[in-house]
Amino acid sequence: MTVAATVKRPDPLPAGSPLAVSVANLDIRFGDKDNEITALSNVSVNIPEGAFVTMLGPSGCGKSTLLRCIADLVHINGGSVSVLGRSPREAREGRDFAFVFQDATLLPWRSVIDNVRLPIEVGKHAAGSFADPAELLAMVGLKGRENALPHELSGGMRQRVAIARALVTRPRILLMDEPFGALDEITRDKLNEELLRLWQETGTTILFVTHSIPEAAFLGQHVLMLQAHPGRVKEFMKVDLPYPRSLAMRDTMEFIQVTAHLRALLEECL
Ligand SMILES: Nc1ncnc2c1ncn2[C@@H]1O[C@H](COP(=O)(O)OP(=O)(O)OP(=O)(O)O)[C@@H](O)[C@H]1O
Repeated sequence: MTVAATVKRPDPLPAGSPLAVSVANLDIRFGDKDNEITALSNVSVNIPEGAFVTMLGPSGCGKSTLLRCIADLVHINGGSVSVLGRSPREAREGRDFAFVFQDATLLPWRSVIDNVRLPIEVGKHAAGSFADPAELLAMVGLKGRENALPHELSGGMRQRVAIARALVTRPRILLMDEPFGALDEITRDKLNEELLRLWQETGTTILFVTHSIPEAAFLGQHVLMLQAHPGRVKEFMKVDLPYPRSLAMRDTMEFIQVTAHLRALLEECL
């Protein structure tokens, strides 16, 4: 993934930045009265526009549920979620966000470029979209593979296509649910570095769910740590490491200290 120029962003984001996402006292329950699961209880968090926030927590603590609430995919039982000052539904209709899942879910009969073009074809908001999806494919390192079919690509390449497809309508927020969880470690590392470059290039707000402590620390300006039963906020921790970040940074004492702190927090959540 090569990006021509990087936008210098303030680090950390100044207090009082406009909010991309504001969650207040959020309660989410699943099931019926006799068999009810409280997935999230009294969750509050503010995510400034342009931020990169990673989410960590034990299995079942509600990370995906929180992303899905923001994406208007889950009914809210209590509290509120605001996305760029609007309801999740309005934000979805306005294509303010895009979702990237662990599985790239590409249409197997469409070429790479036609998969990337899909949101423009089905949406009503083509005006702000990338005029040339090939430009986006070049940004994610897939120049020359425009006409390939998904089955001709590796898992990492398919995930790059999914990221390009998510970005083609220039959403202001990217919601990513373990997007690299199924990839080998080397590919994952490379995509981590490339995602950071893409973030700096586009200024998109990113919320990124992961099970990997190093991934959460490497990517995020903040880590939102959730604990389970019921799902609630353990800590919204600022990651005190400068950008741009390179993979070599993970060998520094500062990085090791951050991951050790996150590991201790995670152990408290279990
Ligand atoms: N559609 C649903 N119906 C019923 N229960 C659900 C539903 N979605 C999530 N849950 C429950 O809500 C809780 C939180 O699930 P969620 O998938 O958000 O956790 P998670 O932190 O993303 O888990 P993991 O790390 O394992 O992916 C779990 O107990 C789960 O079983």
